[in-house]
Amino acid sequence: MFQILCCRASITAPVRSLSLHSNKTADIWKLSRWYTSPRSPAYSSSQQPGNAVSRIWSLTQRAVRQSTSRTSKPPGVALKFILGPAVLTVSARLFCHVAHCEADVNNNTPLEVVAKNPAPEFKWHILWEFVKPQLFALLGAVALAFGAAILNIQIPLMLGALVNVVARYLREQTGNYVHEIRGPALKLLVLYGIQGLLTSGYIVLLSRVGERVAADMRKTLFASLLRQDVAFYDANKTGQLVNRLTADIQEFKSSFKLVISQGLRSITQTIGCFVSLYIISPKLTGLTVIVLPCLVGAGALFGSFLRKLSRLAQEQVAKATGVADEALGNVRTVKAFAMEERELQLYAYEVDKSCEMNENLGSGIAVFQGLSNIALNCIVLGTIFAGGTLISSNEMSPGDLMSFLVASQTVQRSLAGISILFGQMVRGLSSGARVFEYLSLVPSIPLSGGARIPYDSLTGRVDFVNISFSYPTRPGHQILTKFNLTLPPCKTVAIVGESGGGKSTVASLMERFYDPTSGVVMVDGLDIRTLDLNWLRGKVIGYINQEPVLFGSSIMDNIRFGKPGATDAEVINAAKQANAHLFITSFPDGYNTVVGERGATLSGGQKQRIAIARALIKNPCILVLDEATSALDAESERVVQEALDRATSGRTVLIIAHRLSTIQGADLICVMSNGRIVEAGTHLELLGKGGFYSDLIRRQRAERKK
Ligand SMILES: Nc1ncnc2c1ncn2[C@@H]1O[C@H](COP(=O)(O)OP(=O)(O)OP(=O)(O)O)[C@@H](O)[C@H]1O
Repeated sequence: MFQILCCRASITAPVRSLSLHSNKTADIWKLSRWYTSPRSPAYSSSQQPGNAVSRIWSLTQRAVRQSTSRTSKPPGVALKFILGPAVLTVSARLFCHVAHCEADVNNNTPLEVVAKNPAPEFKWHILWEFVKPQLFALLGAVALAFGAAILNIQIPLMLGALVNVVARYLREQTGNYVHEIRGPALKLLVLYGIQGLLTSGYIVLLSRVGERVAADMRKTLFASLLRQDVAFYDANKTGQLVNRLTADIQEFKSSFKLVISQGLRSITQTIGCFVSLYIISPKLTGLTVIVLPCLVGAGALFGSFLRKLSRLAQEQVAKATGVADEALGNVRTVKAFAMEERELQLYAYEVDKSCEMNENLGSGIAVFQGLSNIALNCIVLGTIFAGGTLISSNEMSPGDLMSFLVASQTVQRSLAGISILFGQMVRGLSSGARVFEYLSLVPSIPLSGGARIPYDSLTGRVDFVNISFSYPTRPGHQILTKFNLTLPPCKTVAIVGESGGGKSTVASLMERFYDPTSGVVMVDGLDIRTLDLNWLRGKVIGYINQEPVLFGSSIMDNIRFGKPGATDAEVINAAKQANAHLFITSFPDGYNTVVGERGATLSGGQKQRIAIARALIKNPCILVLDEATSALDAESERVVQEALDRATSGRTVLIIAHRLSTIQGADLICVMSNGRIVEAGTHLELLGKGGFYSDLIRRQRAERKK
């Protein structure tokens, strides 16, 4: 709708600037100046420069948000630099309303997606599920928008009647002007009032429907994304997924609203006003029918060129933002290598390029605007000229000409609106299709359903039987081949071995992040594929990995993440078991200390101990420690190891270890190479064998000495 508002502003501007001084035509012109006063609240705002600027500003912000979310960049960083170009970009969209939509469609589709996947299909039945709960409000909005459009067709005719009264009075100077004008003027006023009410009404209803549909979509999509298995996240970039939740739904919502309000309005008005034009003057209508399509065609060509420029400029801005994002996101590395100057140069190069492209775009817009102003002025001039000729031969009244002018401008606006609408509709459909694609995606590993073993009878024995496995993203690359291993209840088994040998993969299979290609993982003799995954992950297995990820909330909340209903006392108890209580209580805010994004305000050892507390609070029967201490320095390792020793007693434990010093007390140590266990035994047994394990120990000692 904003495009239309501005479109109207650009059409009425030349009308105001014309000055004609001939006889009846001059009278008409004076009245046409008066006509340009606001007709409805929706239109009036566009005519005030302040409002137009604020609309452009809000669109700019939207464009900035979209641009930043598409590239997954922090808006704060991007805002400063995108702002200028975005104004131009938005301006281009505002003024190139007759352009084809192709360029924009591409613009809204992440390039990787286009390259890899065929475009997803738009599924109308899914849309219907979201729209159904809002059906009454939607029908109400459609009815009100339709009513407003019908009134918009009536207004030119009413204006014509009004002009006829004024023109007659100017010509004849007889009768009571106020008395004669009062009737049509009051009718027009009432019409304006009703139209204003209808317009406000449908905007309110439509924005309610749009927002609710979008909110429902966001919640459903987020739930669907959370349900997907880990393989899905291996194959899809998080940025793209977030993009679907934000930019795609935003785009779909805008299109949805625009298509209903603008579509209905533009089509009704175009048809209605064409009928009015024909009734007023078939001759003038014939002229308009010849001229308008030529202008619209020329505008479409120029517009598509400008859109292309705009898209390239937007991509360049995103590129510049990407450089800034990477530098600021890795600021420690940049500083550590004293690369500030180089990063600045890289950024300046990209910004200068985007500045140049946006300047070109600005010049293009300027030329386009200038030409379209001339064209539109000429249309008005031509209409008045031809109409004046018809008036002088008494084939038309001044009021008819006034009605014709207003109705023809309504047609122009509506046609422009329809052309925007097609572009917006295609964008909306492809955004919607991208959202729906993941809504209907069924995870290959269902989160719920399946058996639960009563806690009292759960022993915690785990068996890997004849497991072969390759990751779904690399099906040809076999990671585990006929892998067999048993974790006896309440015993600690460690897996060591060369990097890339498949140790962490074993832990992932146990968590059922993936299913084996063949073979079976069993808990207490039951295939884990038959067990309830929520129960298995939530209650049975505790998982601690090398880089614990904390949420940006309080320490209390982070530990409670392991058991959502846990009391404060349970949280504190888990923290004590994890050797974390002392350092937590030394913070001024204690357990309420907010740990910053991904736990940035804590040391590695502190984060790890909170992660241990988070795993322990659910009192898991089986514990998986995937290199839990390998990222720590010696002192942190000692404290964390103490916590782990305490945490592992009485549980079945699988330790994936790099540092062999931490697993010497394990009941069984397995050495893995190329997806198989090549050696197994206790520390002393393996040392005695003098095989892979003792070789590893020797190598690690030698490395430490260096
Ligand atoms: N998500 C994944 N998708 C595809 N391949 C993967 C994935 N994760 C790991 N791999 C590959 O699987 C192989 C085994 O990886 P894994 O992480 O299990 O080894 P690792 O023994 O734990 O190594 P490290 O000691 O270095 O952590 C490697 O070749 C790795 O590139």
